[in-house]
Amino acid sequence: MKSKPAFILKVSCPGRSGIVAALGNFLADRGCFIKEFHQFDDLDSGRFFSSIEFVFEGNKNPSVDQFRAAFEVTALRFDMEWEIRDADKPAKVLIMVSKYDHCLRDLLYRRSTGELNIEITAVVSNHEDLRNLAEREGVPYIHLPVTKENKPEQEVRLLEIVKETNTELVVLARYMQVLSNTLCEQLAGRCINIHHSFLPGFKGAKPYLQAYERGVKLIGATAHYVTANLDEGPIIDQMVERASHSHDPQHLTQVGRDIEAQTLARAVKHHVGQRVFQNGLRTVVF
Ligand SMILES: Nc1nc2c(c(=O)[nH]1)N[C@@H](CN(C=O)c1ccc(C(=O)N[C@@H](CCC(=O)O)C(=O)O)cc1)CN2
Repeated sequence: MKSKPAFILKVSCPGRSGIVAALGNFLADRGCFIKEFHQFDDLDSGRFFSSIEFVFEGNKNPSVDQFRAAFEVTALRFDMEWEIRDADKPAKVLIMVSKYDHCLRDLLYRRSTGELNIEITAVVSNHEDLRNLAEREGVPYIHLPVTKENKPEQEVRLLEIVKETNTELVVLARYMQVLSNTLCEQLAGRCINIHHSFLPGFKGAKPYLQAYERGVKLIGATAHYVTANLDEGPIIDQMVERASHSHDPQHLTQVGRDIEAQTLARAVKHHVGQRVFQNGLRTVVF
């Protein structure tokens, strides 16, 4: 029997008693079956966060718009920021790359297996190197070379592409150019970067060399939302791997590839699954 369409209600609001009951009652009163109900009350920031996956039971199948209209009352009562999304609808994701291919390959593969429920709207790069990789997977490739002089116009063109393709999330899959403050503001909360170190250690373009010179015994990767402050955005996910005195920077780079790809894919999966919230300079990840 064809499974009923599932929806995800994502909510954040000032924390207070009665929110969970209100959400539960709202869904129950409309014949919804709750598959997953995640919630967290951050006493420090005073904010409440919840992500709820549900289906409509019986032969009731109100449209999402009807549901949204009905939920507005509860949302206003608790001053909620909220959105409802069809859980099965692929998220529209634009991937940015430079010359390193490992994170792009991994995202393309996880999309092809269905593990990542995404539609890749385009691959945008400041180099031509990865065109074949994208095009043979049927993904449009857009070459936007960046120089100090043309960076502003190229960033305007990127925003046009994001708009034209209805892109919901931009993923920096080892894109090695620093985005301007303006672009970061335009993409706030919908741009994820993979940094090739265990932040806050070893920021910048050459973390593996820094790790080698410092002689660390663990190296890592960090997926974070992109902000104007380089490598300072709210962290979504991290992984580490052991390092040894015998690892030169090249070997550390090799060890790092796998954890970069895995960490980025996990962060993208959490984000498009409506399970990540920005909470000041931190995140809540269900
Ligand atoms: N506004 C932001 N832009 C970007 C971020 C970010 O956190 N905020 N992350 C980077 C990725 N990155 C590290 O993860 C990184 C990339 C590039 C550089 C850098 O210094 N680039 C040089 C040029 C290097 C080159 O051309 O190879 C530069 O832009 O002058 C530092 C960190 C993506 N963008």
